[in-house]
Amino acid sequence: MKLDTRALRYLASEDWNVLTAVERASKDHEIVPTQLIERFSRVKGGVSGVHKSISALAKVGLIARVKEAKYDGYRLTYGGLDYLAMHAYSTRKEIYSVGSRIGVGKESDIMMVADHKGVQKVLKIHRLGRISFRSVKTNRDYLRNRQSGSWMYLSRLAAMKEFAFMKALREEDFPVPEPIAQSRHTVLMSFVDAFLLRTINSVPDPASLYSDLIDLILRLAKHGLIHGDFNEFNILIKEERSVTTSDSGEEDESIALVPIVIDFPQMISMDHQNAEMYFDRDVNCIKRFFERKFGFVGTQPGPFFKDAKKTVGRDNVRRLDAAAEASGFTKKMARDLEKAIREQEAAKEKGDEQYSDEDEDGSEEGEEGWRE
Ligand SMILES: Nc1ncnc2c1ncn2[C@@H]1O[C@H](COP(=O)(O)OP(=O)(O)OP(=O)(O)O)[C@@H](O)[C@H]1O
Repeated sequence: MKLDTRALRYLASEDWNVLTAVERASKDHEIVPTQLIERFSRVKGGVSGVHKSISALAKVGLIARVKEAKYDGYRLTYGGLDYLAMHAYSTRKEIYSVGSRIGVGKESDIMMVADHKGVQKVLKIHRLGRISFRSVKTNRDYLRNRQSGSWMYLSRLAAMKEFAFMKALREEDFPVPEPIAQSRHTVLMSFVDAFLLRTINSVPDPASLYSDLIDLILRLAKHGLIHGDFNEFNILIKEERSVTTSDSGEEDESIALVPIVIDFPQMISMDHQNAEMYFDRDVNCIKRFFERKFGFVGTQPGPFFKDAKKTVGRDNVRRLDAAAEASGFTKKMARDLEKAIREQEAAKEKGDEQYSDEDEDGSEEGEEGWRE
């Protein structure tokens, strides 16, 4: 499912009314009975007006008729959810136009967008459930059988958690994009004009960049956090030029490489039962990458979890591991999201994933099928 902006401009206010009714009713109903849509919608023309809007929405794919259901019903599609989010941003004047897709994460789409002043921003649209699984039977059956509504719920949780952590990290001056807003399964953030670490083949001083990255892991730990996916795919490197003038008046330009960290739905607390494993994994990802890419091996062993653990909350730093909960993310939400993330991770490790861009009618749509 890709972001399809075609329908965005053309919905009548009645259709909008009906779409929000379907969203509201989706909270308690995987498949929303038509009667319920009728009851929730306040549309001129009564029931026949509602039916007209239902047809219009289904035609552009914002809701889908569920045929196998025992009763006549509809469900919101990812397209519908995209629409609701885009509408919210546009009403709040946070997004005016949608540009190209700059990244396809395994479970997200990253879009360039701009506000009415032309300021470019990044919209991350979470799309959990996009990876399907081939051979692990239990996993596959469990994940396949998960209804689309529950994937949407999990994508929404991923966006909520990501936004909450970005905000908390930013407040503590961590180098992360500026979180601007969140709606449904999406996060709006500042655009970081930088290179992904993975694409960089050489750096003037690998030791210094390495130590900056390890310092970041340790600083996160001090605030009670483990990134959980700290690797070359989630670190952007920005070049910061500065010019200094010597006493003799000569100008000297130097370039500093500044890492900026992205991708936060999998962040966990230093108190998590498997914290040590995730901490070590983050450290080892960086070590392995520096050795492989730059032939650099640090001289110091570690850092070690047990040492980092002793620093949590030291010097009165604010603990951030409860940041998501503080923003209304309940313990149940945290458990639901973590379960889904771990399942997907386990399948990925087994090489069992199969990227699937199945749209919600079950038909496959290739890259070129994406429209703006
Ligand atoms: N704020 C941003 N500014 C610039 N580029 C960004 C920004 N956020 C994300 N990107 C780009 O989009 C890509 C995917 O983003 P992100 O890692 O958050 O998504 P993901 O779904 O977790 O991806 P994956 O599953 O592949 O790790 C990044 O590698 C980066 O190139």
